[in-house]
Amino acid sequence: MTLVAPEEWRPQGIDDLEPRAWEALREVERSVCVTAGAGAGKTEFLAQKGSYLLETGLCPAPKRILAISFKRDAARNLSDRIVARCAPDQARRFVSMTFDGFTKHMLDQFREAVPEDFRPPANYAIAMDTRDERNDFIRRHSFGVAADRLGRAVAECPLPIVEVENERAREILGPYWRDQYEHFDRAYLTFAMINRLVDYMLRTNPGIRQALISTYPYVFLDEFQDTTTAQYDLVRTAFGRSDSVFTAVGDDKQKIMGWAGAMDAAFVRFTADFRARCTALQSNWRSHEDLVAIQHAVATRIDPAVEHAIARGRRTVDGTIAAIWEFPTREDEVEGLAEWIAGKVEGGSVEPHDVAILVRMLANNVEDELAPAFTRHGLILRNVARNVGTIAIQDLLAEELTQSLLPFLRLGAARRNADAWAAARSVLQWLESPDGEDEIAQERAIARVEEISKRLRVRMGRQAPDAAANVRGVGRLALREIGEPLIRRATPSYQRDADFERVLEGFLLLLEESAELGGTWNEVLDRFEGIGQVPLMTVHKSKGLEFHTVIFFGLDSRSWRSLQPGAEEELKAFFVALTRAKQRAFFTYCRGRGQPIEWLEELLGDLLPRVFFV
Ligand SMILES: Nc1ncnc2c1ncn2[C@@H]1O[C@H](COP(=O)(O)OP(=O)(O)OP(=O)(O)O)[C@@H](O)[C@H]1O
Repeated sequence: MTLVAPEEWRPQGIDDLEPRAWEALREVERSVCVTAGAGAGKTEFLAQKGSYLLETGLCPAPKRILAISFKRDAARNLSDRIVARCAPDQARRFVSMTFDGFTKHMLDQFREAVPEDFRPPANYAIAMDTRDERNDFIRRHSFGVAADRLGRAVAECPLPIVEVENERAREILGPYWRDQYEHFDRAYLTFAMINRLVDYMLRTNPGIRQALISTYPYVFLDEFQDTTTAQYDLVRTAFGRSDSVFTAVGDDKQKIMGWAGAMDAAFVRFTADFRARCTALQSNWRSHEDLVAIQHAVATRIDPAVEHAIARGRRTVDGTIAAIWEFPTREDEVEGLAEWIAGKVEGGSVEPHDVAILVRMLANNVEDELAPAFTRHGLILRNVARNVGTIAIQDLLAEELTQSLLPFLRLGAARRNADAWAAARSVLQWLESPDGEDEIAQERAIARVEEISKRLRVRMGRQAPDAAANVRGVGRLALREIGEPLIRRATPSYQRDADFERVLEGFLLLLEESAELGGTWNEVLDRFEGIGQVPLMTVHKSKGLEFHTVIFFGLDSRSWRSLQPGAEEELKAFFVALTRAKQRAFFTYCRGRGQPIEWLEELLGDLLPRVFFV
């Protein structure tokens, strides 16, 4: 593989980087902390820095880059960009995982090295850390402690429990860990527990820690503002006082996970602990200048010292680009919203999937309220927060299984589909990990794509997607042809049957559901992916995404109960919603739902006018 000289390396897929981003990219000796506002291209920056390190050989084979994100789709998105830009043998050395995926992978790989007192059995299962489950434990043991407090203590107290200083915490945490291991039909671990187990394992096995450091001389941390104290402890245990160079990116103004334990002053601590150099990016590549002006007004309220971002997005729409839409009644609000979107879609100015409906909470209730009006106007609303089986649609779409099967199903539906072909080939190359320079392996992957898609085409050509069993059958056929063991071997989170079955069942259920309206296979797959549908999601789920038009449903004192003048995290949630928009951001309001949030309207004044729908 030919390497590029560092001074000759150029970014790919974008024209250029801003000067500060160039400096942070070329910093390879020392950790850097890149703070930047919304749309500043933080994810893009990480993708470019990954390509730079791999293509110049600054991260030489067999060394790897570990990129840790918070959400599966963010992790996937980052690795897709690297796969598209780097040679396969380089892209394979870019390991992009979620924090939970990384810790679970470490535990599964080194479970035997966890000291015996806390070593979980091999058949442990993942348990979601719910308040109900913690309350059940508290009741059974008659402990007088709040569920949230217990959750925080589990996450924050290092193992072994006998060494925890606080006596009360020791008294409760000992039984809690035993309960999780022994009370149920099998051992159940939450991700917070896995985090602590891996931390314990690394502290007691310096050899494993050393191997980790030497495998990953470069570590990227995306959305660093959301790192929890427990995760940060683990990062320090694993890589503290080592030569690994960190690149942490994030935006403190988008810190909306405080309730989930995101630590305070994350960037300040990181800069001190890792002697990092700090830089702040200035551009906003997503939004045009009129939207950036509104975003700046909110940003200033969060951080009075914030720099005004330089808007790099181009405005492509006329008329009002941001407003509060006031409706007389809730029915008018629902109807007006559906009618407006239908009008814009019919006019051809925007695709349904590029208009997002955001809500503060309770997306399922809003779906019930909106869906009938949307149907009447010929629109399909897709609530991506809804579960299929036990997995949310948005999470399912980002799963490796989905990403592996979909391109093949697309090729089964229609032979000519260049994007699906490229994706299918990259899936197989990734699964089989053939060396990028091995032409025979490359040809084998090409031949296999041809073979698998031909078999799927025969089956899908014979059977229209109408009966449930038939749709499931095609999904299972794709899995069999690509190879279930291959997909599971390549995906750490699928090692346990229950984890894999949960995703597979969600996949088959959504496929079945997408076939309910009939049509061609391609139409079914479009529905599966949400193409041609208006997405509905909570602000928290919209983080990291972007849409042509964003409509926030319900800006009032009840929907945003906690949006008080001093409530920083709620204002940040509002900021996240506002900054997802590339061209337009609207907020609906009606008196039937609650009162106006006056201080916010005063803050934004003419920038966010009220428009009355009668
Ligand atoms: N240097 C660049 N030149 C042109 N476009 C860019 C550049 N960097 C990023 N973009 C584009 O700008 C948009 C925002 O980038 P990205 O999603 O990486 O930003 P971000 O900082 O992660 O945003 P946020 O924190 O708001 O989620 C994307 O559409 C991306 O493709």
